[in-house]
Amino acid sequence: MSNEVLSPAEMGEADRLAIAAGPLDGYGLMQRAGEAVAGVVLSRYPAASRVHVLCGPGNNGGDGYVVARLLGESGVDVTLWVSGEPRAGSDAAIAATECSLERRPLAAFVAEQGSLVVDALYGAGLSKDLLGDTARAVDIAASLPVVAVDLPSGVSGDSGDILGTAFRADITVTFARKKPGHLLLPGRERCGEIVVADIGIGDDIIAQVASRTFENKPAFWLEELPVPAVDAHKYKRGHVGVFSGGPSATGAARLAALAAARSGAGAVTVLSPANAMQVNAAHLTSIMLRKTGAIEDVHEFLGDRRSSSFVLGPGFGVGDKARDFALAVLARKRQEGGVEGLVLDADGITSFRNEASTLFDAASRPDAPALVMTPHEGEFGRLFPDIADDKSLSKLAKARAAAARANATVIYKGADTVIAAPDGSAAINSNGARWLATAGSGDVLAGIIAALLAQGMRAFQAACAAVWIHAEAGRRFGPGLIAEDLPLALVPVLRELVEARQKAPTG
Ligand SMILES: NC(=O)C1=CN([C@@H]2O[C@H](COP(=O)(O)OP(=O)(O)OC[C@H]3O[C@@H](n4cnc5c(N)ncnc54)[C@H](OP(=O)(O)O)[C@@H]3O)[C@@H](O)[C@H]2O)[C@@H](O)CC1
Ligand SMILES: Nc1ncnc2c1ncn2[C@@H]1O[C@H](COP(=O)(O)OP(=O)(O)O)[C@@H](O)[C@H]1O
Ligand SMILES: [K+]
Repeated sequence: MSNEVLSPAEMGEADRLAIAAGPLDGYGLMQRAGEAVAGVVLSRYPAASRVHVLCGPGNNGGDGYVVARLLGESGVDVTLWVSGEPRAGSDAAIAATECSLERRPLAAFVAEQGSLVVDALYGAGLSKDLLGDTARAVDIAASLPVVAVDLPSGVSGDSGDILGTAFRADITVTFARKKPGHLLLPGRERCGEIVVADIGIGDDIIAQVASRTFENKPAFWLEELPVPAVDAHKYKRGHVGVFSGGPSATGAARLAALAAARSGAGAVTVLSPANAMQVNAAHLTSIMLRKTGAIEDVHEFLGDRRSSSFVLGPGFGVGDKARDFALAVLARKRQEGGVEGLVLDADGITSFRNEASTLFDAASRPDAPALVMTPHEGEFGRLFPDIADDKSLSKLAKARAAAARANATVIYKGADTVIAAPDGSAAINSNGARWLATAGSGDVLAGIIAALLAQGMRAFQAACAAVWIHAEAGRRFGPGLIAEDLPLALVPVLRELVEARQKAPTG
């Protein structure tokens, strides 16, 4: 699988393992890295009048010296600007020695229109804010095309944060695998197109590093995507229960219910308080409706053993009732009650802001249904205030910490949604689109997750699949999207996935 994402430390480990395994040594890897970048420059910018290569003091700069040398050998007009001497004996020092081009100090850097900048100042080793000459170079390069080596300098490979300032690249050439900083915001925005170059670090080496972070792509969960069996009947395809809010807040539950139905749940029931029955009934056709105003009604419905997953939160209202209902679902035994999972969203999450440990304890019972929570930034801060406030943690690390604490799958939503499982696995989503920032969009996501859970997908895989499918539907629909459009927009995405699933070899 090539969708592993390596932290800079894991990448360093991969480098060490690859060097130990041979045949390439550190300088050999650097040579391959430089070749990859030079290849991109030559193929993408054949008309550039001049290439300015900016080299830092570490191995990122080392890659830059290789690029400068190779471009010079190819007849390109290259100017080399350096910000510090490589450490004696380092691979970068060898690369600098091999490059005979004149070195100019970065402090004097100037560049003319029509030229191209190769940013090889800092990569994985970025350790402090960009200041002085480097920050000035960022400003000068702002009006020119930039090819970044490994990462745009200033972008943290771990978190995607910007340290001081950062280059805005048109193309970023990274090596072996992407790093979190290529996928998390704001770093992702600074990378431009990302090219992942093979520099001779094999899949076996990556497997040894055993990263627990992935880019969320269909290959990661396609095998588990439910396709109805020939002898399917509606309850075999899973039954989703969606708790509705009161008479003036029923739309969110219906959006989730419709999305669940479109996502393959065989049956969906909206569980409505008595005073909202009429408004719900007026808007539901294939989706069933059942009066569920008090906790006794929830127990009775659970006792029917029909429902395999639930959505609680969209439009529901904050308070005791949300807590009681959620805890009643989580108290079911997974096997006996047939309840696979609970998707807790919006008001469902907020309701536990002062009683988070009650929720986490309920989710931690060994035979409890899976808990999937879908907080946006505000909801995340209510349930995990200390984690949210910890400035040393990236969004990825925050989602991971939250999932471990809650014993839940946590979908930390946003333009760079992170999905984390209690076992430490995490995925970063990258196919989202700004069109999804519309009221009710999250309700649809909750419905998709519940449908996939109801059809037997494991929680982390269901969460990853739902996030990708939701994002893809929004991306393809584009301008004008409102949440009502999303359930139908899922159809072509699901069709392609089911076709891909049926073509994929089983086993
Ligand atoms: N064989 C391999 O390992 C391979 C590695 N590869 C390449 O190596 C790169 C990683 O190299 P690296 O570890 O040397 O780190 P790098 O990003 O060059 O920076 C470290 C230097 O910069 C300095 N510094 C940092 N931030 C600064 C700032 N804001 N302002 C000023 N100074 C700052 C920092 O100083 P210090 O923190 O020590 O004070 C240190 O001197 C990786 O991105 C890839 O391109 C490829 O060739 C494939 C094979
Ligand atoms: N700029 C964006 N790019 C990509 N996805 C986005 C963006 N903004 C929001 N989203 C996605 O849209 C959904 C919004 O959910 P949420 O904030 O709960 O909205 P609501 O409560 O109105 O339904 C989430 O899945 C989120 O990841
Ligand atoms: K760089």
